[in-house]
Order: sequence, then structure tokens, then C-alpha cells
Amino acid sequence: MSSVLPRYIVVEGPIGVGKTTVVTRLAEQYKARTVLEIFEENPFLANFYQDQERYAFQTEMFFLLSRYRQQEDFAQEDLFGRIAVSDYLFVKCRLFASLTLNDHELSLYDRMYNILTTQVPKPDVVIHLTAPLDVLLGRIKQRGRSYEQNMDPAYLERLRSLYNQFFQHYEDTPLLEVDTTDIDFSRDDQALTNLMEMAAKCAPGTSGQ
Ligand SMILES: Nc1ncnc2c1ncn2[C@@H]1O[C@H](COP(=O)(O)OP(=O)(O)OP(=O)(O)O)[C@@H](O)[C@H]1O
Ligand SMILES: Nc1nc(=O)c2ncn([C@H]3C[C@H](O)[C@@H](CO)O3)c2[nH]1
Repeated sequence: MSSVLPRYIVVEGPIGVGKTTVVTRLAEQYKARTVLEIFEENPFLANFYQDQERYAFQTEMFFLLSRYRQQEDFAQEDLFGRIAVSDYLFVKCRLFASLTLNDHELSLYDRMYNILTTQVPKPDVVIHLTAPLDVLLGRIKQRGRSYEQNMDPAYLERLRSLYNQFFQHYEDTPLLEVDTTDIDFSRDDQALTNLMEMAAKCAPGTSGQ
């Protein structure tokens, strides 16, 4: 492929769809650097899955502040010559918060979110990965993180449709939507190459030729 590749690519989509898989495989194939979400550090996450109402605010604040910190570091690094690939958009924080927080919590949350979001670097292209609910549940089960095993399918479905709605109206950057039901990016090298070609065609100032 002789195309000019996008410099900063974000991969998004609901829980278990395969974001991290795609990002790490792209990073291997294109010697890119990664900006991966650090969810293991969130001390509230396992409790959140036990009792969402009680732990939602702490969980969302922790994700918001730690992602902000990570984006701040990323913005200061010299990207020259190297592609960067991330498994989240900053707005992910706000999407989850809108699902999990009550009205009072959300209005307090927004005061912080609206200040922080202005500083965040914008990708050249966003890849939105999709899959039906049963496929997501299957991947989450197969991955086997203990605290996710009793995830309410209704929660995952609300998140899935929130992502679909959000990207239907998304205009901030070029967008590529990919149904992953029958594509296994963890094994299929050609699928990964095709994905990068499509992303390059989408991004401004680049060409997939
Ligand atoms: N296209 C695919 N086909 C089949 N299995 C996949 C595919 N992509 C990822 N998987 C598998 O599904 C599971 C979830 O993938 P992954 O951890 O990459 O999802 P994620 O979107 O990053 O999840 P999270 O939102 O929790 O961070 C993993 O076990 C992975 O190996
Ligand atoms: N409540 C909540 N808010 C977020 O911003 C958020 N981002 C990720 N997650 C959960 C999904 C996976 O279990 C796990 C890894 O993505 O962390 C979140 N949960």
C-alpha cells in the first residue's frame, strides 16, 4: 500500500466489540504507538458492576480524570513520524456518564467534563466497530473478566444503541463504521490491512491508492 496513512486513529464501540484487539494489532503491523484506556486502575469498577447506583459517580469521575491526564500527556508527546492508535474517544466518558448517573450527578459531572473536553487532541479518523448484542455478550464471556460476567444485557444493549445514535450524528472527524460480526481482526491480517486502507481513504489529506 502506498497511501499516506492517518497520523492519529481512534477505534471506538461498545464493551467487548474488539477495540483493544484492533488497536494492538494495528500497532504491531504499522509500528504505531498506542493510547490504551487504563481501566484496571479504576478502583470502583468491580464494585460498579455489583451496585451501579452506588458506585457510578466515583467510577465515572475516575475515568474522566484519568483519561484527561492521559490525553494531556499524549498531546505533549512528539508524534513526528509515528502513527498513534487509541482505543477510546474522550467523549466515551460522557456517553457512559449519561447512562449511569442520575440528573443531579450528571449536572455536576458536566461542569467538570465541559472544562476538560476542550483540551483533548482530535483524531484524523475514527473507526466505529459494531456488533449485535449476542456477539458482544459472547466476546465478553469468552474474554472472561470476572467482574463482567454478570453484566446486565439490558445495560450493554443501552450502551450499544447509545453508540449507534451518537455516531449517526457524529461530524467532528471522518468516520468509518465497521460491522465486526464476521471479521476476526485478531487473526485476519488481510482484514486489518483492508481496515487501514479504508481509514486512509476516509481521512482528509490522505489517499488509499
Ligand atoms: N472481530 C472479532 N471476532 C472475534 N473475537 C474477537 C474479535 N475482536 C475481539 N475479539 C475477542 O473478543 C474479546 C473482546 O475484545 P477486546 O478486549 O479487544 O474488546 P474491547 O472492545 O477492547 O473491550 P472493552 O470495551 O472492554 O475494552 C477478546 O477476547 C478478543 O480476543
Ligand atoms: N461505567 C463506565 N464508564 C466508563 O467510562 C467506562 N469505560 C470503560 N468502562 C468499562 C467497560 C469494561 O468493563 C471495562 C474496560 O473497557 O471498563 C467503563 N465503565
